[in-house]
Amino acid sequence: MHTAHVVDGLATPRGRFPHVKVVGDLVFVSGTSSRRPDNTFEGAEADALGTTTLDIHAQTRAVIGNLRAILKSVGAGLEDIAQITTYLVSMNDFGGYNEVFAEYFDVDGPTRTTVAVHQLPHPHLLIEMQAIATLTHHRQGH
Ligand SMILES: O=C(O)C/C=C/C(=O)C(=O)O
Repeated sequence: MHTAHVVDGLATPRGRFPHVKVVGDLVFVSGTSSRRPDNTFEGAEADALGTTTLDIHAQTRAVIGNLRAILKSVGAGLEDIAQITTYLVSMNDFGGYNEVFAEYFDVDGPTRTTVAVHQLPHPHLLIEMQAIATLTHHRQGH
């Protein structure tokens, strides 16, 4: 099976690519942020003068929630993720990100790589994650 789609009800990708692509039993999830369908961000507030308050805990939780929604659209869940790559803008956020990550995943969960990058596609973003999951268990009826 080979399918790719944009998931209804989630923030629309800002380019010509899908949220998710299924290739055989593998599920590839595009880089995902805390962006809401109205293009505001969970864990990011700016006042009238432009002072921003960015919250790594809220952003990480929202990213994982968006990953969960994307995986659900292909009949998978967070438990099906085999590999996660995380992009942080600053390693100062590693601790907060790691705390929230541990609420969802454990040492028998996905492999993980975390790197810091110069920028993400919006100045309010602290984190973006991409994931590869498998449908094997669902297809085998486990
Ligand atoms: O869609 C977002 O808010 C963040 C992710 C964007 C990308 O990784 C991309 O546009 O390629």
